[in-house]
Amino acid sequence: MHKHYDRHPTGAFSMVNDASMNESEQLKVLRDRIDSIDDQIGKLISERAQCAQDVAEVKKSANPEEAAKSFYRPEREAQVLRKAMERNQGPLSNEEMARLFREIMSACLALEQPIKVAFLGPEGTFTQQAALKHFGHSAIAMPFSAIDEVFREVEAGAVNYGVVPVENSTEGVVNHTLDNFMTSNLKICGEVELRIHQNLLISDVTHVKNISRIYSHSQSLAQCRKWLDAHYPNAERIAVSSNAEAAKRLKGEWNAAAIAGSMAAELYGLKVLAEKIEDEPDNSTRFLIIGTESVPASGDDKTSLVVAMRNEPGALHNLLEPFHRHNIDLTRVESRPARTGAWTYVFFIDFSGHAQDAEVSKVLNEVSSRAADLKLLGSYPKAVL
Ligand SMILES: C=C(O[C@@H]1C=C(C(=O)O)C=C[C@H]1O)C(=O)O
Repeated sequence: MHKHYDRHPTGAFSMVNDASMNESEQLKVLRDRIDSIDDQIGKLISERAQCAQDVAEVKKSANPEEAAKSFYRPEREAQVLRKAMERNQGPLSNEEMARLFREIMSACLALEQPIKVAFLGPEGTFTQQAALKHFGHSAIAMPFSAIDEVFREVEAGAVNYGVVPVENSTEGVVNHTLDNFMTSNLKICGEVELRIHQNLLISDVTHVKNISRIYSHSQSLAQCRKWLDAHYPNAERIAVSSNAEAAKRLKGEWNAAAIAGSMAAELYGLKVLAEKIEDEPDNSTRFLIIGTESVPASGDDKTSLVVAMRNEPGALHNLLEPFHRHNIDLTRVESRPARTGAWTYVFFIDFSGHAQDAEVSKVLNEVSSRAADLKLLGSYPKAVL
């Protein structure tokens, strides 16, 4: 402990590590020091916010049309967060440090114009949590009840971005999201990863000993299947449209419980009867940010494609071979049934790199010449947080 404080740049502990001072004197010295640091942090944050406002002015005069849509720059934000992590010397973890910077940027951006984000609702879903993790709490996050609606709101320009789930580590892909990409012209502008912790929630009228119905989204019920088998083998499992909806339903039901995240518990005033009940300890979900514009390279990016191959021998090999030859790291290959006769196989492919990188652009040309159809869904910064 002593050593740890000694290394700290403020040297605050060594300042008070003096036998002549009693506890309250030591605390006074440390708290005065904290007050003076806070004073400096406050001034620096204001100065930073002023700079961000000046950036907005520059953007407005250079390109008023673009600026009217949004000042938000996903690639720049990813770089700021990565720098915050690289600079970090502790004692805070890199993630904590980046989270603080995430909120500072969110507030700076909102000074000009809060960003509007549609998410798969209702309030209290994991998708809302993902939206806030990605854009910070100064964004205006608006719930929509279906993935298609989130796509439509972004297409219509009613919001700047949308957030939809795309895959879960336990339960696999969210087909509905992939299907929307086949027909939409929206671009993927970012990704968010969220550790998913499930809780068994009850209301204030629940008889804990008489729980005979458990509500949740089918994905969450599946993520907690073994736990439910062990603890509530006889309770009926009822799939509803979202975890937040499950939490909402508990009101007034004395024999029911819900499985949902802690955000839903807080929002609907529910009690956590058991926490972290997911079967896989690293249960996590990946979400995509969808928008109308392509994102320039951030220096550490991912690209997503949807490719249709002709129904012929070796089709999958022909599709993947150029990636291997150009040494490009595939992070996901997913196949989906085609919707039209011409699209016999449809593959969703994610790989490391940006469409504008020289090697990636060579691969895209080669794959495109072999494929019946190829659609670039977007290049975007890899999840930082
Ligand atoms: C200040 C800028 O605009 C926005 C605010 C940012 C910030 O606060 O650091 C970063 C990127 C943009 O979303 C910028 O483009 O640099």
